[in-house]
Amino acid sequence: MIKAPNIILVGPMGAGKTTIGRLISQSMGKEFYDLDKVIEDNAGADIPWIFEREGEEGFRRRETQALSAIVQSDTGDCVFATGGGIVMREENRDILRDNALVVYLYASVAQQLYRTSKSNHRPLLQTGDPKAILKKLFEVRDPLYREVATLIIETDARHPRSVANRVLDAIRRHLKMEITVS
Ligand SMILES: Nc1ncnc2c1ncn2[C@@H]1O[C@H](COP(=O)(O)OP(=O)(O)OP(=O)(O)O)[C@@H](O)[C@H]1O
Ligand SMILES: O=C(O)C1=C[C@@H](O)[C@@H](O)[C@H](O)C1
Ligand SMILES: [Mg+2]
Repeated sequence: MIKAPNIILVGPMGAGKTTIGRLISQSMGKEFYDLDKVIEDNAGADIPWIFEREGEEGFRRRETQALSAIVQSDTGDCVFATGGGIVMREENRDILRDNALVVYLYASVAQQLYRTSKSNHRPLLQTGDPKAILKKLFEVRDPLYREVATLIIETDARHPRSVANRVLDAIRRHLKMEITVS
């Protein structure tokens, strides 16, 4: 029997990874985990606290640990949302490419800015002009998201439910194709 892969959503802050991940997991009847939340639960502290005490490097170490643990677990067949910076480490990119069906949720910088403006729990956006920070991060990270992605889904000007439906369609098409050719 073919084991269903973990589905892992990547993309910038505000792309909708948490929102869409939850919606597609419900539609597929799979468990949903948010890696940011897993990191917080493991640390017994929230992300701003981790950044303050351990710096971004400490957070990245925890992120790699959490990602390694989920792909090593036997459970499989779950949906995961990741944090926007998951692709920064080469080690993480290798893990993603080799162990999951990776969906890149694309959002323009304007949409990222709009969607992240509603909350202030993202430490990287607290250090300067959010628009300039998001633009700089996007320039570095967009090619890295593309490098690991199995599927790329555009999210601008689409309601979350419509984005989720597109993700579900693309996943079904991809899995069907894989089964047909193997
Ligand atoms: N397609 C969409 N259209 C409009 N608003 C959206 C869409 N997707 C998500 N949002 C809203 O944008 C905000 C950020 O979404 P969400 O937290 O899911 O992003 P994220 O990719 O998980 O970000 P982070 O990397 O910071 O965890 C939320 O308020 C959510 O309701
Ligand atoms: O883009 C990033 O580097 C981050 C995004 C968030 O999801 C969190 O993982 C954290 O705030 C870092
Ligand atoms: Mg999120």
